Amino acid sequence: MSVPVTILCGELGAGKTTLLSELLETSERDIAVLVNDVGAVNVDADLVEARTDLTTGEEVLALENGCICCSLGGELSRSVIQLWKEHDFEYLIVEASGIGEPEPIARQFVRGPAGGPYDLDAVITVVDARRFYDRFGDSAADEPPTRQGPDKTGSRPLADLLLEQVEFCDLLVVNKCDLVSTAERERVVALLETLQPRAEVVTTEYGDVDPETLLDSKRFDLEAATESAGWKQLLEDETEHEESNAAAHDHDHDHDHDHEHSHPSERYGIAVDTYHRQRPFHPERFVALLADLPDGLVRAKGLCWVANRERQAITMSYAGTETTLEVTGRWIASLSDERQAAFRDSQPDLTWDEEWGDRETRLALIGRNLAMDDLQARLDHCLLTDDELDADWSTFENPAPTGMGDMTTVVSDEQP
Ligand SMILES: Nc1nc2c(ncn2[C@@H]2O[C@H](COP(=O)(O)OP(=O)(O)OP(=O)(O)O)[C@@H](O)[C@H]2O)c(=O)[nH]1
Repeated sequence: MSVPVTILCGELGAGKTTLLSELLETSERDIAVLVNDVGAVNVDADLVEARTDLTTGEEVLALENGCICCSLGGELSRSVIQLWKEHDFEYLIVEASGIGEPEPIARQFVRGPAGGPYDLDAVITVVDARRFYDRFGDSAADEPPTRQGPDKTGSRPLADLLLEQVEFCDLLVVNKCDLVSTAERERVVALLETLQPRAEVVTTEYGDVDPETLLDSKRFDLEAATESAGWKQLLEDETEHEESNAAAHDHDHDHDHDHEHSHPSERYGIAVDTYHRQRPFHPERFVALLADLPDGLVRAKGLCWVANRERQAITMSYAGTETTLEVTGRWIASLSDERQAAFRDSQPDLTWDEEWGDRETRLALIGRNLAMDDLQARLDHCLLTDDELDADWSTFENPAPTGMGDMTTVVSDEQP
């Protein structure tokens, strides 16, 4: 029988080790733990070990000097298979480093060799209620949100990773609730439910959660987890809405402000919207806007079309204070006629413009106390004007990335 696995994520210091220690103390099961810290000194492994009764058969295995989600992918599989062969235990918990992306780790247990002996039960993300509120929860706060620098492994902003951990999980544990008021806690929960509508949310202090809530929940579903992010749901709703109205309306997508959205009700000032245009952004104006996004914006993500990047489909991802623009694919319209035809045959619902093909900007916007109309108008101001459409786009100053996987990071100016 395969061994159930829980992956524990959360930003540095959110309380993963505290939760794990609590769990090891209270659970009746024989639990093996795989701890991954980036850096040579594996403090967490020592801490967990010190609080774990090894005579019960619980094992703590540490992966060091790397991050299991990327460089140590193969090592993770090898380690957990070796652990399974050499030890007898009922349950495995993987504590990902604070800068680990959960999806690649989860995939190792679903599609990788570790999927044989193991069965992924759930991905749990621990959130520091205080820090989350300060960063995303109160756009009217006197203090500007803490600025996050690039992480140690590359140029990925930490806030972006934090939200990815929130967006790809089955259970959210909101920890450190002793450090927030009831009203603040409620806002954090409401925001998390918007960012990740599928996950269950529990609130706690010092990781004090019933082991039965955490273990053997059978919550994990790769497809659902991959599709469940609030921003993805928003874009899907938008596309479905457009399709269902396609016959009834002759949409002018360039200036389509007025259609209704079936979005969750606004709670605690949380606002969600989508932005869809089939006209390219002027690169300089767009990047200038990214450096000056409104304080209340929490999350913006989707594809965008930037002038003079006619092949590159660019994913924009904003979280907290930084935006990344990354080339994540090619527009179908930039492929050979033959390949275009093949793609279009396989995707009959694809929005297609006679002149520009599938090139478009389609963004999900999630914010608090945010004037969405104002943000939409500011985005519109970044679109090429009619004169610019006719101009030579290669003359524009263009900081947008060019090669597949290339990334440009723009830091929002701090609000006064
Ligand atoms: N006030 C308060 N402090 C907490 C709570 N939970 C954990 N802490 C403290 O927060 C600090 C970080 O907790 P850890 O459990 O080490 O966090 P972590 O997520 O494992 O941290 P990394 O290993 O650095 O990623 C420790 O000093 C804990 O004692 C809580 O609910 N309230």
